[in-house]
Amino acid sequence: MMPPEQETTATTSTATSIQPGNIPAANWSENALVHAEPSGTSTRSLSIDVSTCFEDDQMPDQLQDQANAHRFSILHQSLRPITLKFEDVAYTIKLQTNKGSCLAPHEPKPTRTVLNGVSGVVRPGELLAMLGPSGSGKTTLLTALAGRLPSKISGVITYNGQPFSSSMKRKTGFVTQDDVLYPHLTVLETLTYVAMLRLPKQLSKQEKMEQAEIIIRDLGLSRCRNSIVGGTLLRGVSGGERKRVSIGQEMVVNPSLLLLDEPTSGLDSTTAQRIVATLRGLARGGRTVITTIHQPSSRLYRMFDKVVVLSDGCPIYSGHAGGVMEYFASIGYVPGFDFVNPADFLLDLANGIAPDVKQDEQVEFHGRLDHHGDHNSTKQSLIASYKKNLYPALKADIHRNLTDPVLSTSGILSSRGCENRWTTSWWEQFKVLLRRGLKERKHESYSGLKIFQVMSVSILSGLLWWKSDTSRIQDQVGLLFFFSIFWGFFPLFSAIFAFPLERPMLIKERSSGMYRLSSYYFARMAGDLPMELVLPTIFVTVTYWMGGLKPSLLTFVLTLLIILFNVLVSQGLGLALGAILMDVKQATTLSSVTMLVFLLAGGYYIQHIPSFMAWLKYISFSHYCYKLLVGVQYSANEVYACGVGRECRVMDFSAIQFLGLDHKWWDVAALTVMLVGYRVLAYLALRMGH
Ligand SMILES: Nc1ncnc2c1ncn2[C@@H]1O[C@H](COP(=O)(O)OP(=O)(O)OP(=O)(O)O)[C@@H](O)[C@H]1O
Repeated sequence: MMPPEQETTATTSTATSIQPGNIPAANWSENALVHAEPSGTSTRSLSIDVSTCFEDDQMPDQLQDQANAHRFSILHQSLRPITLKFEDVAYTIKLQTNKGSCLAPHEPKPTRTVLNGVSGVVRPGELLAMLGPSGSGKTTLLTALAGRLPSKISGVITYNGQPFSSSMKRKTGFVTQDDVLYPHLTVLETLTYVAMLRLPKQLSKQEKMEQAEIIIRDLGLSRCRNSIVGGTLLRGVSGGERKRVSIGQEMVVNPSLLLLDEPTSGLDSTTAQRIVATLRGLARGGRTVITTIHQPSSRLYRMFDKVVVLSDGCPIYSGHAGGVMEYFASIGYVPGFDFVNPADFLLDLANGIAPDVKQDEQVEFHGRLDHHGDHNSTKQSLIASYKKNLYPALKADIHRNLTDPVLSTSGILSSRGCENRWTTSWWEQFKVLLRRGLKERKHESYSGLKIFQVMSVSILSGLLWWKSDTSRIQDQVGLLFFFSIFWGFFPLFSAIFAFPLERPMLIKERSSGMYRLSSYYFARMAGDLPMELVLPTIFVTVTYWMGGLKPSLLTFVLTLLIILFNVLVSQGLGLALGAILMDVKQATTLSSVTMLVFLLAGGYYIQHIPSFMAWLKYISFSHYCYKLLVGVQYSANEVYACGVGRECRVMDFSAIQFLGLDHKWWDVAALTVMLVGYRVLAYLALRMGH
């Protein structure tokens, strides 16, 4: 085996000499070489960083070289050349009609064709760009090629001759137009967690972290590596940097197929150039790269190997980028200037603007840009020319199986296809997701406002119920009921936000096969637990002793345990409602109705509920909690001062008589069923939603 340095050099020469269509030797470091940081190659700068950990001057280089070679070889193994072919892809959507629309109920909903007969071939080593005006269907086509379009499309899309599969999912990187990122994590944390979750388990933790560092350097994010990503309500890194973090999240795993939606939008031309150069470097390393792009400069355009140009969902060109001008000249469309950006020319054509008609002239002669007829006829003529001149050759290329060098490797691919579904173990995923969740929600869980809210209510209730002994049994029972209700409402309303707010992230990460739903779910449960339990513990400790409840340590501990149990049940219900409805507004409304019912049916306010409504209390966890709290606070033989010099039995007090002090284990069993039931329900709702 060649030493890594030589290996890198060899690959560089491969990278520069490769022709699209050939399969180059994949080497991750190569993209860094395509546009290295001023300090040198990523590999070299990485060696310098790591070498600071060693005392011996000779050893670090050797060890580092070995580590790099190991990482490159693992990443190289995970790389599979993918030939993506799509033929006659069409997609139609049903348009939403307003409720008041005059359509008869039996009339079919109006439809709109978003894509119509789009075909193309992209091979490993190639960078394909999709061009077209806004709304021409680029994102829809890209989403379809990434296997992420929820509705059915017609046409055929194959990956090395196979349909999209879950193993393909893991080899595909998809960068969406909107950046879905955790706002409170730093750039480094964001990429490191992705590396931990998505890189193969053969790589050590250190190697995964180094991989994240390399991406940070390659994407020019070193300056903001420790800044938080931010979001709409939280100022973090700039929009362009955020976009690069999104790209980095996909690059970190060395995907065999990389699809990007508008990766350069909002970036300055130098950064855009750098990103496209990175993409080309990735393609040259044996990957298949597809990107949509708005208005690329001619410098950017020159870096594309192939282009697909869409006009209202129909292709007007699909083939080599270098052959565009020649093709359009052959069908009579020649730009009016000698030096024209091919991308501008293509976009004009896709908009139906023929090169000999200049817009300012139209305004001059007609006073307005109203040439729909002309534009449509130009578009129709271009679509017809595509079908006549390009489509037959493209179709032949798509069906060229045996002579295709890549398809001969598809056998290797399918024999390797029975690899493990997940790149990391359940436990590893759980640990990383737990750590990430704790970091991301630290500000929320330990928010001063939340702590203030709980502390102020606890002190206020302690003062209101100040030293209420059994002679004020009505007040004491009231305090116990308040415990059950407050710690029913509070966790419920915190928990309903959990899944609806994380939904976009969950969809994105799950659709790239990053982790199991169960590891995410358990990590979320475990991450929320500390604060969910700490706050009620503080609350009960303060209020119990201030409120003058039974001064017994055992009773206090039992009271606390019952409330913590209640908190977990209530949190479970909140999670289930959030996961089922996936809409914070709806879930909040339903939760308030549910809690109101539980409050009324709990047995404190109404003791003579009509028999046809009496069942309500059996579904109320607050009722069981309240009953248990009263049950541990008082014993059946206990007496209390019910007047001057008079003593009454606790059991004769009407509220306690109604509840009863026996069958406590039944109450515990009912709460246990709810605790498990709500959480299983939440999990099933999440699973069905994905
Ligand atoms: N689910 C949908 N519901 C309604 N309209 C849709 C849906 N999906 C796509 N469309 C429509 O299809 C057309 C193509 O959308 P698409 O997002 O693919 O365009 P685009 O070329 O990527 O546009 P842009 O460059 O502005 O992002 C648009 O007019 C869009 O409104």
